[in-house]
Amino acid sequence: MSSTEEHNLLEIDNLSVSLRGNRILEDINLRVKKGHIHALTGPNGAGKTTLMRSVMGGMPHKGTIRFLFRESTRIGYVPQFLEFDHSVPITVFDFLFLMLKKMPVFLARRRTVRAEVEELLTATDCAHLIDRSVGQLSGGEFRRVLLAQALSPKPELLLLDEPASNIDEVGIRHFEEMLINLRDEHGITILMVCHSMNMISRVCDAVTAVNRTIFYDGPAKGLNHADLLQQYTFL
Ligand SMILES: Nc1ncnc2c1ncn2[C@@H]1O[C@H](COP(=O)(O)OP(=O)(O)OP(=O)(O)O)[C@@H](O)[C@H]1O
Repeated sequence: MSSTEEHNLLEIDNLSVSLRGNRILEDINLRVKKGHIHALTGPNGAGKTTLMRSVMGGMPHKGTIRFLFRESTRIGYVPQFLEFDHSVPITVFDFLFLMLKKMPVFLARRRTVRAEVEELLTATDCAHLIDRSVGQLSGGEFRRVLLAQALSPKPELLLLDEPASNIDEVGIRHFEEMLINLRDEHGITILMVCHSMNMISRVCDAVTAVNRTIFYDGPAKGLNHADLLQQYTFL
């Protein structure tokens, strides 16, 4: 865990979400501490993405969601899926340029922006992809590029929805180091949906398990995986 002050960055009280008459989330009370990597886990269809979307402000809900940001007000987000037309002839540099500057590439000083883009890609361990065509990236490579995009401007809270889902075992270890680096060196608090109990044990400070309601909320260290997984089927 980082040495940053441990105040709550996000406080959720009595959150409930209904979609098309179905209660997806009920009575969710959650605290995410600044400087933590906090995992959200639970079975498929449990409401994790719905909870992330609620935090992003994109979901009608009951209850309160409070951000206690002290440095910036920015939230970075990398979704679980992103529809992208792979036939569009655009490089990673141009893609990030458009996302970050929101102006045509030919209008800006490319050299200055290139250094900025390189720095972001370095933070997500994929600077070598800068001149590659986005359409030719693998799923895992594309996620790293999306993560780089979510880091500018620097967010106080980073929301990641299953960030490691397309990454191979070696890549996962790099990815975990990158998350720890974002927390410890950049002071970014991370709330991420994660199905891997091993990854949660290795990198997370806290974990909340959800299946419509919360059935575990506590430290990631010492978590009994078998007990937790057993509860998946009983809810
Ligand atoms: N727009 C919607 N309208 C109606 N039902 C929805 C909508 N979005 C999600 N749901 C339903 O809400 C439930 C929770 O979905 P959600 O995507 O939040 O689960 P999840 O925990 O992220 O699942 P997974 O681990 O499979 O990604 C599912 O039963 C899903 O079908």
